[in-house]
Amino acid sequence: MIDLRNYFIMGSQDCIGDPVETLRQAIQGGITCFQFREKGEGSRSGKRKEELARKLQQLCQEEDIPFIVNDDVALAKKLDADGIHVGQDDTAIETVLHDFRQKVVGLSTHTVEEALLANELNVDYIGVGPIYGTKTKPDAKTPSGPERIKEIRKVNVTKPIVGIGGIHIDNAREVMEAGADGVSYISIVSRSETPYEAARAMRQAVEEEVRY
Ligand SMILES: Cc1ncc(COP(=O)(O)OP(=O)(O)O)c(N)n1
Ligand SMILES: Cc1ncsc1CCOP(=O)(O)O
Ligand SMILES: [Mg+2]
Repeated sequence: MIDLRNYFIMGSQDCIGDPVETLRQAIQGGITCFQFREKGEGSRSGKRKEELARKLQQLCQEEDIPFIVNDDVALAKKLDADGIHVGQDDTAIETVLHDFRQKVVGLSTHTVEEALLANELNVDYIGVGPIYGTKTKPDAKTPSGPERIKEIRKVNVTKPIVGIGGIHIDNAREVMEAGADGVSYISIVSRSETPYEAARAMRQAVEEEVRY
């Protein structure tokens, strides 16, 4: 079972430093899984995207961190990635589940209804968000607050949940307390001058909660 507690997501467009170095530091800081999300303004495509993906995958393999690809089914297959994450408007989840039977499959949800439907599928986890406001994803929906995770748990959704969107050191705990199994985050680490310290602080914020 994949450890979702500290789920770092990143593409080169999110980084203020070198992406490979950013991920290296994030891993040292204690992230538990990684999603390669190369999309949006300034992102790489084609061969350059694949080359970067391979370097990041290699780092993950060396450190035993699951390497999940966002959206790009063809790339995930080509690299034999550990898993794929898709949203409601991406490749149909039924197709993804069929093509990635032995892999980790994550699905984004925003509403209680979407989470209930996802709960009936063979997905490994669901992403719930955006929880808070975010500048990282321009087309993100209206933030729901951690209450959305509580609502989803109240209707007996039992799948592992990761919260996403605007999560940082001071609000990670309330996301976990709402019923999440982990937090996913981009800018708090990718836009930090010190990714190692940022990842370490996120790990501590989540672990503190887990001890209670
Ligand atoms: C863990 C996790 N949760 C949610 C998302 C968002 O996916 P999606 O809605 O498809 O948006 P994009 O990330 O593709 O822009 C995610 N990537 N990861
Ligand atoms: C990919 C994604 N999906 C919902 S919000 C979001 C962006 C999260 O980025 P950040 O952690 O920087 O707010
Ligand atoms: Mg998507």
